[in-house]
Amino acid sequence: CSSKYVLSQMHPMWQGPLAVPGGDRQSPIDIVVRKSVFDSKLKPLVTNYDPQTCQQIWNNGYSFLVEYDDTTDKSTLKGGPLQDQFRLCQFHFHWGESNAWGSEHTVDRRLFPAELHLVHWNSDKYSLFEEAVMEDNGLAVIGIFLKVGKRHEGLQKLVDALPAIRHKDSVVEFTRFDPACLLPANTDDYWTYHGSLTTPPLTESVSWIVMKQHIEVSHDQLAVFRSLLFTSAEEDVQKSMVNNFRVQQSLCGRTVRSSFT
Ligand SMILES: NS(=O)(=O)c1nc2c(F)c(F)c(F)c(F)c2s1
Ligand SMILES: [Zn+2]
Repeated sequence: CSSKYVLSQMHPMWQGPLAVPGGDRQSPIDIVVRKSVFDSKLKPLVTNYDPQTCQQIWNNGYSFLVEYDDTTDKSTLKGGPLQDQFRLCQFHFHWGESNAWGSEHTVDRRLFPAELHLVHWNSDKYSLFEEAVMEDNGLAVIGIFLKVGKRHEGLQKLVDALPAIRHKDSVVEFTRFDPACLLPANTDDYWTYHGSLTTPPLTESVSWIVMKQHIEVSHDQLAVFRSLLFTSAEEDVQKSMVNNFRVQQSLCGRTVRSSFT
């Protein structure tokens, strides 16, 4: 997807506006399990990712993004709560300076050390990510919690590429990475709600799909995430890229639906 989507230069903790003025469907949120509503009409997710569409990995000063060629319908998401077909454009993570916190969403206030976001846009209705990002049914983001445990073999190729993009705006070629290897074994159980991007421009265009089952990565793999920097090579004060999550937002009466009882 186009990486020219320029983000406003906000503090990495984007402590900026707690919510977009008039924003009543902001993300992230705490998922209160006993208040979520089972919806039997929610289908299993259908992902079809082609590793050949993987293009590059870069540090955008907020996270690191693995970007996919989204000029054709080669890597897609459909099913779940979605009516249309969505194209994968990138995935990225949010994490803490310690394993005690780092995720954006929480489940009954439970924090995870990190959270993976797979970002897709509605290619049935729009022709570019930049268009879809402004529309209320434009994006679908799969959120997957990370826990510290055994080493994630599939993640290691990505971890090994991170030292090459330590600084903001650094980019390296990154090919043949299959994001399906980052999905948990069970993708049928998820929560879903209408929300927003969690980084500027915070647009309220996201159908969030948060997986119930987490994936495991090793302590050492997560430590390499923390070796990244928010700052570019030119800046004289280097800041570790940690705690790149947004503060939680109010539900404003929204319902979180679950695909499982
Ligand atoms: N954390 S997030 O909500 O998944 C998320 N934020 C952003 C964002 F701010 C962007 F500018 C952008 F181009 C994205 F593709 C995403 S995707
Ligand atoms: Zn994100």
